[in-house]
Amino acid sequence: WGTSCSVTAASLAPTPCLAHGAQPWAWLQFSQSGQPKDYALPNASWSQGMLNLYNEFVEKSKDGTWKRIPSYRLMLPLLTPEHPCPFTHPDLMKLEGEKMSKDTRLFLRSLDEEGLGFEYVMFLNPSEKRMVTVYQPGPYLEGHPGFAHGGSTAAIIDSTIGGCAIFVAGRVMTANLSIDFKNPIPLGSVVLVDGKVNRMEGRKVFLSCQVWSADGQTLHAEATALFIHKPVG
Ligand SMILES: CCCCCCCCCCCC(=O)SCCNC(=O)CCNC(=O)[C@H](O)C(C)(C)COP(=O)(O)OP(=O)(O)OC[C@H]1O[C@@H](n2cnc3c(N)ncnc32)[C@H](O)[C@@H]1OP(=O)(O)O
Repeated sequence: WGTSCSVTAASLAPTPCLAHGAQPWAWLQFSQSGQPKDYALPNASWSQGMLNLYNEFVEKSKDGTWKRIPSYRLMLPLLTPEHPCPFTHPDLMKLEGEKMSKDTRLFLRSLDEEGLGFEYVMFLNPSEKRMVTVYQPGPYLEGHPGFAHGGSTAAIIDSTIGGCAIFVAGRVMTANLSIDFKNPIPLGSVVLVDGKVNRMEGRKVFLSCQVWSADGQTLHAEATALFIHKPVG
């Protein structure tokens, strides 16, 4: 785990890794194939609009320009080309005893039932240092009646640009996130969270992000952010 985290197809592909023992990770959900459950794949709660955008980016991924980011209940920064499987990464093994309990989950993957909370899939464009998230907020994210809570919007923005910064710079933490909320996001609608790295200065990673309706007609929010590189240890 260094100051950079290069992206390869191998690092992003689901990796069979349960040979190392599923027991410590039994709190994760596993699919019938024995792989850790990848939540960034279509499920029955996804609307047609969500599927359409997903399929659009899957199509764009065929030439390697974009890459779908698998999503588990663990944080992805522990995936690297050297350790494509989160279950075998030494940092995780260390953290497992110290910080992680069987009760912890990645915030955006905290609900068991499909469609109630954050339904999303991220696509990375490494050459543009850009991450887009196709996102459908569910009914448990309500703020004003019928609309997504601003905190949930902040969370999906933070995770989108956080994920982007991680792929570009390595392990980072959010130092500052500034959001202008322009138009409320209806629950159950589909939006595109479009974030990118603008520049890097030493340990500082500066990003921006816009949240658009699926038809591109409504700007829901725009944000700027500063992430700081923090090497493990
Ligand atoms: C893909 C799947 C994804 C899946 C999803 C995964 C993505 C998850 C993303 C979630 C990310 C989070 O929510 S992270 C959780 C929320 N964030 C936190 O809890 C961070 C708490 N804050 C901290 O730990 C710390 O303050 C840090 C790490 C931000 C910085 O501390 P530090 O490492 O000691 O660095 P420090 O010397 O203070 O600052 C370094 C430089 O940055 C500047 N700096 C520091 N903070 C600020 C600031 N707020 N605004 C301006 N500038 C700042 C300093 O002036 C300095 O500049 P100069 O003097 O060098 O010029």
